[in-house]
Amino acid sequence: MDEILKVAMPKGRIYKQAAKLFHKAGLPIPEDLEEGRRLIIPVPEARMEFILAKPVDVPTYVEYGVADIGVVGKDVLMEENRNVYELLDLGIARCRMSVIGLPDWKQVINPRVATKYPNVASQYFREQGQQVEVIKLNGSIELAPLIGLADRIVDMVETGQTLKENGLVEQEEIFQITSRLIANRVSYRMKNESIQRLCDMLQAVLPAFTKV
Ligand SMILES: Nc1ncnc2c1ncn2[C@@H]1O[C@H](COP(=O)(O)OP(=O)(O)OP(=O)(O)O)[C@@H](O)[C@H]1O
Ligand SMILES: O=P(O)(O)OC[C@H]1O[C@H](OP(=O)(O)OP(=O)(O)O)[C@H](O)[C@@H]1O
Repeated sequence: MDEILKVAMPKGRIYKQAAKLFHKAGLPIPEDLEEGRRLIIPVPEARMEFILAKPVDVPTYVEYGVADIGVVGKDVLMEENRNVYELLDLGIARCRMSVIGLPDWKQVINPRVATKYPNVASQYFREQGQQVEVIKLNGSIELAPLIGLADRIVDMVETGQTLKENGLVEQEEIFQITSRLIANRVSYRMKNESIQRLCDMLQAVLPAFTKV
């Protein structure tokens, strides 16, 4: 089997954890890869080519088939709703999606909710039967309730440090987040043997890996 698997890897905080996991599974991907500026990294000894992408773009590369597989947070998968297969829970970059506000927050009519995840937030409040105005931001979401842009926010919580330092509280958990291995639907059929082998290699080290 000499086909090359193209793997979309997120730059940023998932990369190092994902690289460590791939390493443990016996796939020699450099752990400091993203410190340089190269965006396409061939690893011929593993019959793989790594594409370094912005996390939110990983499902797009995979859906369009320019990457056969990818590593991406469940938060991005829920928000982007791309037509891809979710193959494996890698158990890394663990955090949760939550509704957050000031401790003295009071329900108002049609509250404003700021978030990087407008689809996730809209769906959540719709399911709760609450009408809200969603405001899309691209980062530092915790600022919004502090400066009066929004009544509440929907954002990720890991250690709770950001909330604590900004006097905010977690009010409702929406879902747990970990990174997932995803695959293009056609690649999954055409390169099934290689993809299955990769899944088996990752799965063999997953329980030990995620306990750490
Ligand atoms: N505090 C956190 N703890 C653990 N995992 C997180 C945390 N924040 C984000 N993640 C996970 O890591 C993924 C990437 O987050 P990161 O902050 O690197 O990306 P980003 O801010 O979207 O990217 P960029 O900085 O390029 O805009 C998220 O989609 C989520 O799955
Ligand atoms: O509970 P904690 O451990 O404090 O982590 C949560 C923070 O991490 C993420 O922010 P990120 O660092 O990606 O910055 P950004 O919001 O500007 O994207 C998230 O949006 C929270 O702000």
